Amino acid sequence: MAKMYYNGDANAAYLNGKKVAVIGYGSQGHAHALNMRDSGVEVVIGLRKGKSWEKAEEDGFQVYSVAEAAAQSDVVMILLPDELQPKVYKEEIEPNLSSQALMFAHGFNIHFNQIVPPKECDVLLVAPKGPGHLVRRTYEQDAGVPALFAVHQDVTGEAKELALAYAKAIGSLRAGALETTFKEETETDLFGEQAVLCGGLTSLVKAGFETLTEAGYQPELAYFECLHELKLIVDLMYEGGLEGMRYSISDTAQWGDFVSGPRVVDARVKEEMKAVLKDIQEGNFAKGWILENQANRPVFNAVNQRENEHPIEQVGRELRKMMPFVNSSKKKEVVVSANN
Ligand SMILES: NC(=O)C1=CN([C@@H]2O[C@H](COP(=O)(O)OP(=O)(O)OC[C@H]3O[C@@H](n4cnc5c(N)ncnc54)[C@H](OP(=O)(O)O)[C@@H]3O)[C@@H](O)[C@H]2O)C=CC1
Ligand SMILES: CC[C@](O)(C(C)=O)C(=O)O
Ligand SMILES: [Mg+2]
Ligand SMILES: [Mg+2]
Repeated sequence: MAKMYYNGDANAAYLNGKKVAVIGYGSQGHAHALNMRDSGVEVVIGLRKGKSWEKAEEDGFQVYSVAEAAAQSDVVMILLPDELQPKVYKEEIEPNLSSQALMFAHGFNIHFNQIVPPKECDVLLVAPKGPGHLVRRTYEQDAGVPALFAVHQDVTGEAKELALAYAKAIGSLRAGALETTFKEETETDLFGEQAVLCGGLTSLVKAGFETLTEAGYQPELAYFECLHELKLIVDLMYEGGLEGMRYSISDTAQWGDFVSGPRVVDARVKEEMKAVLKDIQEGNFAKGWILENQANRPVFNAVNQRENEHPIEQVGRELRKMMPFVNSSKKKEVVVSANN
């Protein structure tokens, strides 16, 4: 088994007396910043004026322009959207770099040469294996999201120790971290989100919903069966693996799992997964995503709108209004409408 790193393997002192600039305050940015502050690390935020700026100030952070935040810090963690990082880096971060450690939560821009850092800087990656909002939520529950870490440049000889101290400060060493390379993190993260976690899953859910509704079954029922219950099933897998999930389901379901699962996700699907992985490894996916952004996202925006209008989304929005426990902001809406 690969070496796993836990809290006892990291020395928090590698962040002592250091100021960390978290650039961006979105999904990952807010979680890293809040978790690190709660772990006793000095954090400032780098942003442009806007919604995130206001939120970071509301959360009690000192917020600066990206350039100012980078210039005054010892560690610069870039948590901007991947597609915006090269421009912001070139214009606002690079001119302010001297000997800071440069950090990422995903290797895309280093691996695909969209950012080429100066030779004088340590360059490392701490990539939580989960959405930023869960990085924060689990930290608050005394738990954590596992992470990968990697060192691209080690000028100080302390880059690995810094990565571990950082992973500890955001709570990831409570769950375990694994050493990797920028290449391995980038390729596997892109594969996971495309083939399994996001792309594979949304396509599977929609195909199940469409199969039931096209056969005349009620959309509300199809929503519960193919989307809502998925969380409950996946929670069991998270806690106990496939075996743990199968322990809780009926033997009828387990037999259906064995005989029908491989009919749905068959050898052709696996061949297609291999083709997706090859596109990632050969840089075709990255090239397409870079060009899509240069063209102002015509395909992204059109597909996004179509997806948001899918019947599973329409029925889901209605059903979730009556389930305040699934979303705290919805809870407020329901309470307001119930009082009116
Ligand atoms: N989302 C996730 O859970 C995960 C993300 N990652 C990686 O983390 C990194 C960040 O992704 P994510 O958290 O999803 O990003 P988000 O889209 O959630 O957040 C982006 C942040 O960047 C700010 N921003 C955007 N443009 C600029 C700009 N020009 N100047 C200054 N600030 C700007 C936004 O502020 P504003 O409000 O002004 O737009 C926002 O605060 C990426 O490398 C991603 O691959 C890794 C693991 C999981
Ligand atoms: C699964 C999507 C992800 O890779 C993540 C939350 O880990 C991302 O890029 O957002
Ligand atoms: Mg990921
Ligand atoms: Mg990702």
